[in-house]
Amino acid sequence: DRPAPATAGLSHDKWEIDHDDLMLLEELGSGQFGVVRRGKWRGSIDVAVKMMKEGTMSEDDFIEEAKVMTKLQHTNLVQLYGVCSKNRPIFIVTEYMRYGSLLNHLRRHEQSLSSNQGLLLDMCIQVCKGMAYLERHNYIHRDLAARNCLVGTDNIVKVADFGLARYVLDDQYTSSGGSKFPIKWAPPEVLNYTRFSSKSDIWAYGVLMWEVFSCGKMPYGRLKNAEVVERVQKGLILEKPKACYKEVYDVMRKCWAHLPENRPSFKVLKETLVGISQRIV
Ligand SMILES: CCC(=O)Nc1cccc(Nc2nc(Nc3ccc(OCCOC)cc3)ncc2F)c1
Repeated sequence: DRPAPATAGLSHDKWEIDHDDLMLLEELGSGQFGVVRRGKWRGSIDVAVKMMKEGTMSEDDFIEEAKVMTKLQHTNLVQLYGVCSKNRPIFIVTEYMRYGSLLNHLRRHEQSLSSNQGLLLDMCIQVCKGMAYLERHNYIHRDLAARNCLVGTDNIVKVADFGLARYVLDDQYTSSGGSKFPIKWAPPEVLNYTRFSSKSDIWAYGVLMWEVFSCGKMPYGRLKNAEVVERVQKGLILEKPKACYKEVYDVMRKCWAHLPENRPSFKVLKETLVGISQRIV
C-alpha cells in the first residue's frame, strides 16, 4: 500500500495537517502535556496524535520549529508528520509505534530480556544510530531517556520528542532546580549551568544504556534529586547492572566523563557498540 507520508503531503504548508484528514481512536496515554491518542491519517496511515493542553507549550515557537523537525528523517527517529495548528489545542501528529515506550517495554519483558544481552545491546545501538543522525544535524535532544523512546514491530526502537523540551512552559520541567527536571539524566554542566549540547545527550544516553541493561529500573533507586546532584558533582556514577557485560559498562562510563569534551561522540559510540555486538552475539 501507499508509503507513510514523510510529512503531511501536499496540503498548503506541508507541515500543516488538515483536521479533516484525521480520525481519532483510543487514548494511548496522558500527562502534563495533555493526551495522546492513536489515529488514522487519510483513513489508512496509523498515527499518534498528541493534543497539547493549553498553556503547557509555547505553541507559536513550536509550530515554527516543526518545519525543521519534519525534515529530520531517520529509521530510528519517530517521524514528525506535521501539526494541526489552525485550532486549539494544537495537535502534534507523529508516526505510531505499536508497543509504546521503551521503558514500559523493558519493565514488561524483564524476564525474557534480562537473559538476552544481544537484544538489549541491539536496542541501545538503534537509539545510538538515531542520536548519531541528530548529532550530524547539530540537533540536541535535551530529554533523552528510555521513557522518550518507543518500540515498534520487530524490536524496532526509535527516539521520540527530540528538541521538544525547549517549548515546555512549566519551569518545574525546564529549570534544573525544578521538581520535574530530569536530574538523573543530566551531566554536571547541565546541573550547574543548564548548558545543553550533544555531549549532554551523550551523558543521558549512558543513563539510557543503564536503564536498558537494568530492564527499566529507576537510576539511583529512590535517591532524592538533591542526593543525586551531590553524587554526580562528586564524580560518583551508576553501578554496573547485574546482567551487563563489563565492556558494555565501560562504554557507559565513557558517557559519564565529568567534562563534556572527554565524552565520545554518538558517531564513535555507534562504531564501538557495533564492534562489541559482533564479538559477543
Ligand atoms: C511525555 C510523555 C508522553 O509523550 N507520553 C506518551 C504517552 C502515550 C503515547 C505517546 N506517544 C506515542 N505513542 C505511540 N504508541 C503507543 C502505543 C501503545 C501504548 O500503550 C499504552 C498502554 O500501554 C499498556 C503507548 C504508546 N506511538 C507514537 C507516539 F508518539 C507518548
